[in-house]
Amino acid sequence: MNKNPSNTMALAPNTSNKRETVCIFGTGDFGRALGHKMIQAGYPVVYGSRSTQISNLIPKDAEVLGHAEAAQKAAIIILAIQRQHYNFLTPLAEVLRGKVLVDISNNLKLNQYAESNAEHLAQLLPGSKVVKAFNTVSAWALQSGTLDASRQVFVCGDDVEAKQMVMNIVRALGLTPLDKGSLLAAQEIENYPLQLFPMWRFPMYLSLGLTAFFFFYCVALDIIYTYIYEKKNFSFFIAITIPNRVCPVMALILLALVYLPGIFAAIIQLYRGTKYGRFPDWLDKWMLCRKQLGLIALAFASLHVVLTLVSPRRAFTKWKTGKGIISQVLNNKTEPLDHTNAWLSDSYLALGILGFFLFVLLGITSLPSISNNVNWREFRFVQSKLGYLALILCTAHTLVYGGKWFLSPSAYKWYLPNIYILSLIVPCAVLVVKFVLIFPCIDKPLTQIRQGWERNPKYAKQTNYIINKSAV
Ligand SMILES: NC(=O)C1=CN([C@@H]2O[C@H](COP(=O)(O)OP(=O)(O)OC[C@H]3O[C@@H](n4cnc5c(N)ncnc54)[C@H](OP(=O)(O)O)[C@@H]3O)[C@@H](O)[C@H]2O)C=CC1
Ligand SMILES: [Fe+3]
Repeated sequence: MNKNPSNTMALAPNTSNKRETVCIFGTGDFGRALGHKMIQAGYPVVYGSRSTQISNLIPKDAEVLGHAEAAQKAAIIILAIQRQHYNFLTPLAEVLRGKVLVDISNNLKLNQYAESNAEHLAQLLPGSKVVKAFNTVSAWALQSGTLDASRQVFVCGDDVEAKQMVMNIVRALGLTPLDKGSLLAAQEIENYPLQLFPMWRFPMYLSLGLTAFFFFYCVALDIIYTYIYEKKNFSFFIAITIPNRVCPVMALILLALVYLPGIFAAIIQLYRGTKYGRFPDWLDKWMLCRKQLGLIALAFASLHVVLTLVSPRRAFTKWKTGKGIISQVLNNKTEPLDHTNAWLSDSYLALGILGFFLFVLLGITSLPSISNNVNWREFRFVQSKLGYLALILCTAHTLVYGGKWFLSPSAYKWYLPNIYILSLIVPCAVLVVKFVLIFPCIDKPLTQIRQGWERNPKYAKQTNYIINKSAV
């Protein structure tokens, strides 16, 4: 029921060039910043405030009125007020009936209240149409115009028309709305600004943990062991030699970890005989942060490249080369070129360069500006086919580099294998399962499952899919 006829008029689509008036409750930091931006975009702005005195901080073209008066002037009311003050809106329920209320509020803690702020508002004012938006944009960024990092505005709400009106405003302000669905999504949107790089957390902790492990592993085997058994002090290895072992190892393992969850997923789908079942939580989370794992792997690979390129400038390298020349001079013997060695060293460098090139290509195509411009088949081709090729090349690079002494006793100290041997376990396992098991043997049934051909009668019943036994 709409008691206020002007509401219906204001809610009708605006076909003229003139923008409709927007009301903002609250003249605090966010209210002022948003009002400022709206006036720039051509919206008449009217503030609803407890005090109608105009301070010089308020945008000068805006009007400031009491809450009820201000609300009557607009179909959309943006609440730039903290949730704990929402109770003052209850007496205004009649004025706000049928209007679009935009909840922009954030909390101080994750899941601070049982229901999201927007749902709380909708319960307080059931006659209004609540839309959640703008909470991920900062007042400072709005005012200073430095919105490069966060142009995206998450929007959700139960009323499609109201949501559309808010999304139009978002677009008019030069921002990009992202429809997150019904008001049920508000909790997630409210938690978003409280999380620091949510998708990066697991990949970051994992890489930090693995890096620390491999670093101390190398310190123990390359510095402490040599010091104890050979009485040689190689402590300067900490600066470049060891990082240049840890970085390629990390790049290789993390790249393999990007493809490992896909293998688990394939095994689970094959085992269940359907794709209509949820993956376990850990696998779901792992699948979601593959891009971040890949980007961290790329960072390690880039560091490995730089650390390798500085090698000729190192005193240790110069000393080793000089020592070789002097020993040849002293023995009056010129060593012939070892062709096997020449082949090996050129091959591992070539494999490394190619692998790194593909790695960079994977990184570039994962950037939103690029991935938005390719269709999903192209994206899958690059991320899956070229990704596996990069993994093969990088694994081959490590194998050719270290393979010749993997079997020699010098690769094992204190019965522990060399770090390169360790680094090959996961990538080799991924490649073997993928190319020996999945690819030649079970790719066909797997593809059929992924296209919705049911092999499991239980799920087939649920999803109304026809079991096509003859095809499997
Ligand atoms: N600041 C930011 O960068 C961002 C803020 N937000 C959200 O925006 C909302 C406002 O934040 P911000 O502007 O920084 O906060 P401020 O404290 O600067 O402003 C809040 C405003 O709310 C009004 N208000 C305060 N108490 C009451 C009350 N008891 N009854 C009615 N109105 C009251 C006041 O307006 P008046 O005096 O005019 O009545 C006050 O200026 C918060 O929910 C916040 O989470 C969201 C994203 C970013
Ligand atoms: Fe290398």
